[in-house]
Amino acid sequence: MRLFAALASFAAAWRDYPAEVGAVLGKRYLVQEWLGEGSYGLTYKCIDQRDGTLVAVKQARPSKGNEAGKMLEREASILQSLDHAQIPAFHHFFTERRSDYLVMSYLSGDTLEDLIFEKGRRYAEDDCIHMTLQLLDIVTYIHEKGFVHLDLRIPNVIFQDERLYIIDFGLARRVGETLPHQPVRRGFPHKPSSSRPSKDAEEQSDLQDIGHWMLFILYSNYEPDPNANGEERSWQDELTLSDELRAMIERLLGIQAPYSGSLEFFYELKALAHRKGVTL
Ligand SMILES: Nc1ncnc2c1ncn2[C@@H]1O[C@H](COP(=O)(O)OP(=O)(O)OP(=O)(O)O)[C@@H](O)[C@H]1O
Repeated sequence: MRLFAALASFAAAWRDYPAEVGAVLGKRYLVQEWLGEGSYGLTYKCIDQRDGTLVAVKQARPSKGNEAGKMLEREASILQSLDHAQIPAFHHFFTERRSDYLVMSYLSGDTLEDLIFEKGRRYAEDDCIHMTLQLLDIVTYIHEKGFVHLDLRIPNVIFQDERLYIIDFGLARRVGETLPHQPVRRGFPHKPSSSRPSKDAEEQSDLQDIGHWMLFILYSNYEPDPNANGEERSWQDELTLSDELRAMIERLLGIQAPYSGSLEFFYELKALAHRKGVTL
């Protein structure tokens, strides 16, 4: 049995071996760099040889068969329904040698995960408010269009010239759509799926993710107390926050009465930014 599992995993790794730098995908996209891989896709930075633009090309993981292809098709269709300067623009969808590919605009810059964990950036409460308002500007647009992102985590937010962009719509759904299952996220801690309030795609899910997203930002500035003798404390005790922001995060996480939607939170946070003199 163990031999069979080892052979199966070897076969999957062989099928999912990424395209080499210099390869041309879809007779058009010259691979410059392999950007990384997710559960269902492999992503490359490419040059579109027709006009010289940089694009991100996401290939459905061959070892995941039809399921990965269908997920990529859905991601492509959602990107086609959205038109926002801070969301990757849909360019093209094609199939080559039984693999599906989604081509979208390439965003250079650092993910928030890289900024915090590799570059050691620290963010104070006012920075967090400023960044969350930028995020909400995009999220309220996505919600108004009738979609939810469902994967708002720090690796899926990119900063380019201090401007925030949201990537990876691989798990996004129409509001109200029934979710098949909550996949286990790889590579980064995420809240357990049991804390999700419902099995239908809804704005509350994104709001809860934003609450966790804000805590990651705020913890970048946290210095553990050297006299704490290993006692576990809640984020409310560990982080020094204004009462208003603490209450907002508690509403996002469902500890206090939740917001009716992203717009209500957006207006409340904007009012707090105004009172605190945070420049937008
Ligand atoms: N439009 C884009 N522009 C620039 N980089 C991108 C773009 N889309 C994805 N990437 C980068 O490509 C890499 C792989 O992304 P991808 O969405 O395939 O997987 P993931 O986010 O790591 O995992 P999962 O899809 O399971 O959440 C990541 O480093 C991501 O930052």
